[in-house]
Amino acid sequence: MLTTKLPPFIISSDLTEEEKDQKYEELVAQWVNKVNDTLKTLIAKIANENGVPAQEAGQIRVFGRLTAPKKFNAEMDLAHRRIDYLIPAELLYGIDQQSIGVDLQTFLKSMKEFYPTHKRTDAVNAMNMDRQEGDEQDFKYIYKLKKLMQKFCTPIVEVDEDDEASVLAKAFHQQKRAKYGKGSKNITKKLEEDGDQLQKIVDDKKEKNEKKGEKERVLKRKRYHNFTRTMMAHEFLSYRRVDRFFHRATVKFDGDSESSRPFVLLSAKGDLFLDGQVRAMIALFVAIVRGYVPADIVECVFDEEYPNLVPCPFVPTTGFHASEMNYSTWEGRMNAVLTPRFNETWKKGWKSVSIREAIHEFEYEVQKTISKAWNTNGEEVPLSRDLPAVEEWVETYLKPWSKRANEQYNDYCLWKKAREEVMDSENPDASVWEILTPPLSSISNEVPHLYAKVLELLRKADESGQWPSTTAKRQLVMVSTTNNENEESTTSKSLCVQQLKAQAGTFEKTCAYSFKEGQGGASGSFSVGAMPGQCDQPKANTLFPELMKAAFELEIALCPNREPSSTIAINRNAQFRPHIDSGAGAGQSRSLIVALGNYTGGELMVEGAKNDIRYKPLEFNGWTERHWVRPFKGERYSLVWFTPKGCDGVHGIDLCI
Ligand SMILES: O=C(O)CCC(=O)C(=O)O
Ligand SMILES: [Fe+2]
Repeated sequence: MLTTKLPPFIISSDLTEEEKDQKYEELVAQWVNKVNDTLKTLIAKIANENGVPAQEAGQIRVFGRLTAPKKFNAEMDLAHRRIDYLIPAELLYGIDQQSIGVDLQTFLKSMKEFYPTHKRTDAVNAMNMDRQEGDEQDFKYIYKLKKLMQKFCTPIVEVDEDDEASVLAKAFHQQKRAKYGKGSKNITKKLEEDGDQLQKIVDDKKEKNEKKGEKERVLKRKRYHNFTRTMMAHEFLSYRRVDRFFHRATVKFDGDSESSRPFVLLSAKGDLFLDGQVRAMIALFVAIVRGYVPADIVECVFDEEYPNLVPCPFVPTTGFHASEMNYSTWEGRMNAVLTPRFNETWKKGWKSVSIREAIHEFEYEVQKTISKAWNTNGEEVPLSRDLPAVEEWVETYLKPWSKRANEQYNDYCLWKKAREEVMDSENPDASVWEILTPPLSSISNEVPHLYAKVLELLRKADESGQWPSTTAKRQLVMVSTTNNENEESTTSKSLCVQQLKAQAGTFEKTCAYSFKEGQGGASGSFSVGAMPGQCDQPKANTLFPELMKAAFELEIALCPNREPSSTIAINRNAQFRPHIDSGAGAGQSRSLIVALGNYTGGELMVEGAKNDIRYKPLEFNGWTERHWVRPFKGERYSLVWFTPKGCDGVHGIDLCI
């Protein structure tokens, strides 16, 4: 909350309307100045307290005020937003140029300046002018980048009646319009009469369109879970809309001179972006343009069927600055321009030339500050070289990431090829992995001495029929197979369909998979040891005391220097989807994991890196690093030793009898 002292907004009723307006303007101007002063001091103070250098502290500026109705919610009522990043243009110096012998300096010099303006046509004109000047190569290049950027967006496609997901998406959209949109009253009435049937709306609309000879079109959302660290594929929110991803401007801050370094402004438009999403889109784009990963990796990143996570890299936060908010619905209701621009329809709001100019000036000022921030040591760097901050990010972050991403991409190609081969089989999903996973005969059944006792006790626990059921929360992140082959699965296989059904309120779930307790095929997961605070202590402590003791002893034998853990997760034939472990870790917060049994495949993936953990223990941070298990053949047990927050200093071995 920002508070600042100001005289009250009192306007005498004796004034004429014109004088009242003038007085109001004066008061607003005073208010604006005062708020901006307070913001400046406050940001400087916060930056100082956090050790952030002044030029990197960020800026917020207020340009005016408008009274909104109480119901207005700036976050919830947003129609769409634009996010901007300013990056040094050399990040787009790609293999294409290198292959035709253009060096970095020539590339940077050839980049023509164009600015974004409030009138979009200006920007378009600027680009058109460039084209007329006729640098064929340059134009081709920009066009190619544009095509690539489009692949990151959500397309509008014709509704495919055989595709349940797009039919539902259309129905959902129409239902929403029926509630809030144009001509909504009639449709809402109809809905009330007919009941809330999604399919009905689709059918009616389809009939109408067929008469008109038109095809239905629908926005095809995609999953952006690979572009964030905080959302997994199975969570509804990972389905997002990205309307545009584009090159908005090329700017040179030292004038358009020979030695002036160009910066490129990249923008993304959508309704709601996931944490880090745009930074990841830009970083992946850069990695492709620079030729570190193939362009087809975009297909892999968005492939709904591919069960692996493909973590995307992130660009440094340096370039992130302004974004534009669009409240189209509220502009009508408030009779005001809420997104600064030229407009003749609405009476009030951010439409005056002076406000628009002030905003553009501020935008330019901010971008200039950012261009300086990219040049970390402030020294003049010749155009034949990358800025040091760029070089560092590329060498220490982007290239190592690309190495792993290429491995994942190759894996994707193998998977895709195998899938094509088994397309017509009864259960293509399972058959793909049947092909990709080595046969059981390829491994030795020998059990290393250290593990023999634990494995024997695990098998005994399995045979006892008392293997505890998995908690619902854990089941969400496990690939499920139903025990009973004849049992009809109640959930659709497609995450997208699940997502849409839930969104439309057909059933209430926060996640695309649902399980009954004890479902999940032959797989299962439970814990032994200590649980923090009020949680019930694991039943398995008393159910399998011998196994518990042997398992805690195994940790000490495997890692004598590791502080003994308080708790162990014990998994049987569990193929985990990408997840992070729930809760938080205590102390060193690294979990120890190892797998046992006669199986092939089943590697543990950690942030895209493949780890064979069969009788090979591995330490990793399960609370921050996303991890999952690749499909496997055979019998696979895994033990995860960890100490959750609240169990600090507790050693599970001390709880054993
Ligand atoms: O079985 C594995 O390899 C992974 C286990 C895991 O991630 C977990 O128990 O949370
Ligand atoms: Fe885990």
